Amino acid sequence: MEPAIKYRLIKKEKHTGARLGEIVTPHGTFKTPMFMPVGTQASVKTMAPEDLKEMGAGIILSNTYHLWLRPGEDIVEKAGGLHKFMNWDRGVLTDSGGFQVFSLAKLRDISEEGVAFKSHLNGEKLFLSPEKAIHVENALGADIMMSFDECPPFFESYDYVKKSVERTSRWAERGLIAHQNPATQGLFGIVQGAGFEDLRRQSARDLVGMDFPGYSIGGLSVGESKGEMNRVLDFTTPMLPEDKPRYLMGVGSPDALIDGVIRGVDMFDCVLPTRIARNGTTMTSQGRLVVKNAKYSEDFRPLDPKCDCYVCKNYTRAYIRHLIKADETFGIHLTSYHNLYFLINLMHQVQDAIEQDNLLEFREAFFEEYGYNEN
Ligand SMILES: Nc1nc2c(CCNCC3CCCC3)c3[nH]c(NCCc4ccccc4)nc3cc2c(=O)[nH]1
Repeated sequence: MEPAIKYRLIKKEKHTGARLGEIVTPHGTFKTPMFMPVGTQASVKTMAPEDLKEMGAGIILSNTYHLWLRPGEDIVEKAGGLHKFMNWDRGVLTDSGGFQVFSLAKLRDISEEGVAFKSHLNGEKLFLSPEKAIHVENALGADIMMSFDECPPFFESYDYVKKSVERTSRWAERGLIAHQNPATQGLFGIVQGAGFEDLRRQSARDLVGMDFPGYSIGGLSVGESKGEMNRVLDFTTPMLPEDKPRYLMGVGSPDALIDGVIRGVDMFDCVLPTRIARNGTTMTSQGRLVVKNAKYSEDFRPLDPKCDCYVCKNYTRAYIRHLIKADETFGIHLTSYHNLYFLINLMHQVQDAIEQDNLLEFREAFFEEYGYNEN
């Protein structure tokens, strides 16, 4: 049977682990490395599909946990699935909800069967098992689905993480069996193991043995240092097959994206760009710019003079600052659009650097201008 998701490795960068590739989905083929905007509740906050297309978005994320609770997966299914429901005809990826239960829900109890918890909306007692999560993702109809996993705290004990990894592997197996639409929805396995190389190896070995069409690297961007994340990536990405996509979950900032690509990561997601946009913080080639700041009140330059996005071509810092201060939602639309464009465009520049085998020079120049010191 033709798999729902295929990855084509186009070129390996000469001096790093970076790869230029493309991911083929039922809703289009998209070049990697790529940044994927997050639309937790079936909407990338304040962005219309036309905006997302104009900025070059290919795959956007949504979430099983949120959509199961509200409006309910049956409503989305009756609408014809997420693509129809949100009028988005390119790629959609859904997370499995495990991470959100741990980060959002109150009072939860984890067992072999799954996770019992109370809804963050109304305190209702709920239960999410690998089977339930996979069936919700089947109903939502995303092109790429995540296995149901536990993301253990990065600094948990070796014994706890070992038991968690073994359970996450059993849950992945149960998810594969429960999966109802493998021909149209690709299911990714999620590698766990915190900062322990042997547990990462055990997790990768278990999941690669189940032959998923793609692999996520979970358990990171949960409070560990950038140095720690890079150390884990250094030994984890080589454990994954070269001919499958690698998705680093919950990352992130411009420097983390570049350093992840260098270590062989192809796909990224993070709420950061839209989250910081809501309080007027923007990403520019010269570093972060808090446009709410009084010093921009008569600054009629674009957010980023080097950016060619719709916002930077048509609006000024003074105007955007005014909107944010006046609580005009159009202001958040403008900062969100620019921040998303910044990360999507950064990945396009990284693709070019891989093409030209000068990714390390690109990193050097970008970090210099952005103002990053070596971590
Ligand atoms: N299944 C699963 N998901 C993870 C996620 C969620 C990824 N985004 C999902 C989208 C789908 C809908 C919601 C998000 C993670 N996000 C982060 N860090 C985010 C850190 C962060 C938080 C806020 C601002 C900036 C950074 N680490 C993650 C680890 C895992 C993991 O192991 N397993």
